[in-house]
Amino acid sequence: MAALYDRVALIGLGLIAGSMSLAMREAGLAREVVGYARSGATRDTAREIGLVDRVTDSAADAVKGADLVVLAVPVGAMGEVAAEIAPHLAPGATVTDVGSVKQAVIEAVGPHLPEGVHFVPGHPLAGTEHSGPRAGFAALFRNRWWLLTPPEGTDPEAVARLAALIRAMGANVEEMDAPHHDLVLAVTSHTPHLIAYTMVGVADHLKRVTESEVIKYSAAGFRDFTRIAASDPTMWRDVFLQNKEAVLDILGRFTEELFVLQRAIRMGDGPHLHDYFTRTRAIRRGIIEAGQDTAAPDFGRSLPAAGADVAKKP
Ligand SMILES: NC(=O)C1=CN([C@@H]2O[C@H](COP(=O)(O)OP(=O)(O)OC[C@H]3O[C@@H](n4cnc5c(N)ncnc54)[C@H](O)[C@@H]3O)[C@@H](O)[C@H]2O)C=CC1
Ligand SMILES: O=C(O)C(=O)Cc1ccc(O)cc1
Repeated sequence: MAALYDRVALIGLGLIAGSMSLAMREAGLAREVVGYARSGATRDTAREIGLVDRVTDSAADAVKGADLVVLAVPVGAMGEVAAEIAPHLAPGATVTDVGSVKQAVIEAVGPHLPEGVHFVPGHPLAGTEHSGPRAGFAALFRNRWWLLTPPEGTDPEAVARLAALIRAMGANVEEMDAPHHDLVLAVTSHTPHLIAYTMVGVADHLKRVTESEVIKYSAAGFRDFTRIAASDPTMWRDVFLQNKEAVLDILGRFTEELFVLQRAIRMGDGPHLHDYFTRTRAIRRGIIEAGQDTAAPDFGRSLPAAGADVAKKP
């Protein structure tokens, strides 16, 4: 495919930026992919494994002459990165981000960007519990959603060109407004992660009592929780702090329902439990019939790269 951008600059060289670089280079979507990460160790690894065409030693150097800049750092770091690169952006360039939260990122990044630079916030609904420069793989975005949340008045041509790049990496693009995105993701991703973190924490406390039986005999459900709870601590700390209102709203509803189920168990109310589980089963079946089961994605290979940097910050 003909290149859609001349030079793409990736700021942050972890799972998402690494996967984007591999996908773009595989399909020839950019003439050059340049990358920068704050940590020297990450930059060294990126150079060693040839993750991008060129690694720079400053964010300013990375964005010079780039027609697309991708902010792929934890959501709490987006504002400071935007401030750092702003004076060096080329006129007419597009800046996008891949953060899991949108409204807070728009508020943190938008004010730093100069006139004539297009900001198109985005979020790939694709990832794993692995992080760091070795974690990426080209097929990560295939058949996944990638949501764009351009504020009103964003140049439609800049949005269309970015959407074309995303589609060429294999993802499906949809637009929505940022507050709606944050509420939807609080339900489908952020609160479930918090529940997984909590459940693994509860089991860890129990482990001291049962001397590791919890882990030894853990069934599939709990194993899935431990996978999710192995996700990057910095990334997820930032997600909860930056999507505070929506997560607290959903968590409130969650605890209310949990108390109702707790009471049904205490009262021996079998019909209530049976009705509830019948409804939730129908939801799962509906998702599968709609062909939207993304719980067991086909990544095009069985496992993330050997030695992938699990839940470790440089
Ligand atoms: N991990 C996942 O499953 C998904 C993550 N996201 C979002 O993508 C973004 C990146 O996440 P990952 O690639 O998973 O993270 P990662 O932890 O694999 O990589 C983050 C990179 O950012 C660099 N970094 C951190 N602070 C920086 C700063 N101030 N300046 C320059 N570089 C800095 C780190 O050195 C690292 O190279 C996050 O905002 C996250 O919310 C979106 C979808 C899925
Ligand atoms: O690994 C998993 O199960 C995920 O849920 C990956 C993920 C994490 C964060 C996102 O914003 C999007 C996708």
